[in-house]
Amino acid sequence: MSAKTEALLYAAARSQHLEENILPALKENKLVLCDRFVDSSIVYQGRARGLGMDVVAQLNEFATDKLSPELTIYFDVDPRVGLARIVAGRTNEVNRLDQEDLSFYDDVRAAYQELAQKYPDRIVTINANQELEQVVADVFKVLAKRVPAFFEA
Ligand SMILES: Nc1ncnc2c1ncn2[C@@H]1O[C@H](COP(=O)(O)OP(=O)(O)O)[C@@H](O)[C@H]1O
Ligand SMILES: Cc1cn([C@H]2C[C@H](O)[C@@H](COP(=O)(O)OP(=O)(O)O)O2)c(=O)[nH]c1=O
Repeated sequence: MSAKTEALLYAAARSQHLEENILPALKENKLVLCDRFVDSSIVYQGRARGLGMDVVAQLNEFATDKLSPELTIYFDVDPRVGLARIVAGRTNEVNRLDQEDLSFYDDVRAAYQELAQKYPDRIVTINANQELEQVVADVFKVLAKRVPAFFEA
C-alpha cells in the first residue's frame, strides 16, 4: 500500500470513529480514552513513511475538524526494551516489530519526542522504561492533576 493511501485510510477511519463514538460520548460528558490518535499518523505516515509531518497534520485537521485531545499521554520507551517485552509476552508467531528494523522505531520515537516538545501543555511524557507498577502510578498522578473531576474519591 502506498504511504498516501495509508495516511488517507487512517484519517478516514479516525473521522468515522470521531462521528460514531467520540463525539456522542463527549456530548454525554464522558471521559474519552483513545489508544492512539492524530499524533500516530503524524509520526508514522508523516515522518517514518516520509510524507511530511505538516502535510499529515493538515490532512488530519480536515478529518477531525481540528478536534484535539485536551491531554495526550505519551509512553516513551526504548525500542529495545519494548521489543524485549513483546518477545517475552508473545503468544503467537506474528510479530509486527520483526517487520521493521530498530532504526525505524528509533526514528518513530524521535518524532514523538519532537511532538512532545512542540506541545508541552497537551503532551505529557511518561517514562515507560520503568516497571509496570511505576508506569501506572505515574499515569494516575497525571490524570488526578489534569482531570480531577473524574478521579475524586
Ligand atoms: N512497564 C512494563 N514492564 C514490563 N512489561 C510491560 C510493561 N508495559 C507493558 N509490558 C508488557 O509488554 C508487552 C507489550 O505491551 P504494550 O506495548 O502495552 O502492548 P500493545 O502492543 O498491546 O499496545 C505486553 O506483554 C505487556 O504486558
Ligand atoms: C493509529 C495509527 C497507527 N499506526 C500504526 C502503528 C502501529 O505500528 C500499527 C498498529 O497500531 P495499533 O493497532 O494501535 O497497535 P499497537 O498500539 O498495539 O501498536 O499501526 C499508524 O501507522 N498510523 C496511525 O494513524
